[in-house]
Amino acid sequence: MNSSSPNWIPLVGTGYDVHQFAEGRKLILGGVEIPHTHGLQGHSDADVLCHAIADAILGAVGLPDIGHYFPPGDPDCKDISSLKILEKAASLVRELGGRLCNVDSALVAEAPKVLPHAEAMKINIGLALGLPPKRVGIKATTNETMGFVGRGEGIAALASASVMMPD
Ligand SMILES: Nc1ccn([C@@H]2O[C@H](COP(=O)(O)O)[C@@H](O)[C@H]2O)c(=O)n1
Ligand SMILES: C[C@@]1(CO)OP(=O)(O)OP(=O)(O)OC[C@H]1O
Repeated sequence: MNSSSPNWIPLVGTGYDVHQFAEGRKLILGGVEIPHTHGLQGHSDADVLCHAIADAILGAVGLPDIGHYFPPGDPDCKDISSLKILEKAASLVRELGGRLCNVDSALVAEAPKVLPHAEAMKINIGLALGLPPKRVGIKATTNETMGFVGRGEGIAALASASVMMPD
């Protein structure tokens, strides 16, 4: 092995977030405004998908979660686009000398149908992260009427991220 080139190691991270539905709010998922009766409650734009993906990226490289960089209730975070949070997570990976490889995610929502908006979300998320849309996975499922998601009280999101880092 060439001693001047770093030993690259593959890392993975996971993220989870949930937001409650609220009246009078826009529903923003993956930076896309989706027509629906309710939006999600939050201090930011409450983009639960972007929050889960950001935490997956931060977790992969061993950094603290998004609340560390965007403190809950911070006036600077009021109504911010969560695509900004993704941009920050990606820039932190780059500062550490790492390379984001892909992200994958699953939305759990009884309604609305989100898959028709998945391509637009992939483009937004990819632009924020510096990834092509094919490296951004978005899936969706209902919770088969069970639990808080099943009762239509909110939306949950799970995400994973893979990063190559110099050892
Ligand atoms: N909010 C959602 C939930 C589901 N989908 C799509 O429907 C398919 C079937 O979902 P089940 O929970 O009934 O298995 C799922 O695979 C998604 O394609 C959706 O778009 N939005
Ligand atoms: C990004 C932040 C900033 O207030 O957004 P919120 O909309 O409060 O969302 P949440 O996922 O509850 O916590 C993360 C916060 O740090």
